[in-house]
Amino acid sequence: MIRFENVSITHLKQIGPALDDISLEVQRGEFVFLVGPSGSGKSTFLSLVLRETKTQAGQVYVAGQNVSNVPSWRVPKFRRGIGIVFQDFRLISTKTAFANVAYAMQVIGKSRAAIRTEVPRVLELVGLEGKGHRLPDELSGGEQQRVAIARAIVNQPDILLADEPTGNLDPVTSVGIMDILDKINQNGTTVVMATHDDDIVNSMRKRVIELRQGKVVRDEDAAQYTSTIPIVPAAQAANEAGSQAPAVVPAMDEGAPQTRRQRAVSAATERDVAPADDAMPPRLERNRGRIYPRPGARQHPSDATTNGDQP
Ligand SMILES: Nc1ncnc2c1ncn2[C@@H]1O[C@H](COP(=O)(O)OP(=O)(O)OP(=O)(O)O)[C@@H](O)[C@H]1O
Repeated sequence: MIRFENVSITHLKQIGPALDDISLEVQRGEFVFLVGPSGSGKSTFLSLVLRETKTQAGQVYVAGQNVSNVPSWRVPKFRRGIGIVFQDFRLISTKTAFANVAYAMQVIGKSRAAIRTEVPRVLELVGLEGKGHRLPDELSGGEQQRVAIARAIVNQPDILLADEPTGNLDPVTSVGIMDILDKINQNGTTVVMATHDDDIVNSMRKRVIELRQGKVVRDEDAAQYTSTIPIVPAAQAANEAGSQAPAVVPAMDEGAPQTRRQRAVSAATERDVAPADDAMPPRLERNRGRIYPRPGARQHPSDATTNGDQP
C-alpha cells in the first residue's frame, strides 16, 4: 500500500538529511507505528506519503502510484485516498462537529443525501452520537479528536495517517482514541501512526518502525517501544519551576528505560509530592496548557487540499 525505495530528503536549510535512504513497505490493512525521538523524521515520512513534500532521491509509491508522478493538479484527488489526523485536531471552530465532518464530503462534491447518511454513521463509529450539534469548544479534547478522526475517514480512505493523534490528550482519553483507530484498521483501512507514546505502542503490539536521525533502526512486528525522552533530575525540575524545594538526588537510574507514566510518577515522587490523580507523563505535562486551549483554533493552511481537512 505504501512503498519507500531508497528515499532520502534534506529540508531546505537543514544540515543532515531528514530521511536517509529509507526502504520499506507497508501492506494493505496493516497498522504501523512510526516511532523515534523528536526530529527523527516521522512527520517527514508522513508528508512524503501525502505528497506535501517530494523526495530528492528514491521513490515513494502509494497504492501502486509513484507519488512523484502525480501532477500538482491531481494532488487533491490523490489525497482523497488518504485521511489524516493531527495532534492539534485542526477543526473549524465555527462549524459544529457534524458540519466539520460534512465539509469533507462537500468539498469533493458528495450529495446532501450521502452527507445525511454518512456523517451520522461516522460520528456514531467514533462514539459521538448525539454530539453532532456541538461546536469544537463545546467538546473535550478527546471528543474533538474523535471529530477529526470522523472527518478523516468519512470519505473512506484506504490509508489513515495519524501524526501524534494522542499527543495533546491524557492517557485515559488516549486509550479511547486508540480503540477507534484500531476499529478503523479492523475495517480494512491501513493505519500509519507517528508517536512518541511508548505506553500506547506497548499496549497495542503492532508493527513498529523506529527512526533515528532519518534512518530506520528497527522494523519489528508485534513490537514494543521505549522512548528516550531524557529524565529531568528533580533538582533541575524544581529550579526550572522556580520552586524553593530542596534539591533531591534522583532515586532511580537516569539511564533506565521507563514508560512515560513511570517517568511522570518518578518525577512526582522525587519532588516529594504524591503523584496527583491526573499526573501526566513529562511530555504531556509540557502540553497540559495546550489540551483545551484552543477554542477557536485557526485552521492550518496546509489543510486545504488534504482529504477530510478544510481550508
Ligand atoms: N520545513 C523544514 N525545514 C527545515 N528542516 C526541517 C523542516 N521540517 C523538518 N525539518 C527537520 O527534519 C528533521 C526531521 O523532522 P521531522 O519533523 O520529520 O521529525 P519528527 O520525528 O516528526 O519530529 P517530532 O516528533 O518532533 O514531530 C528534523 O531535523 C527537523 O529539524
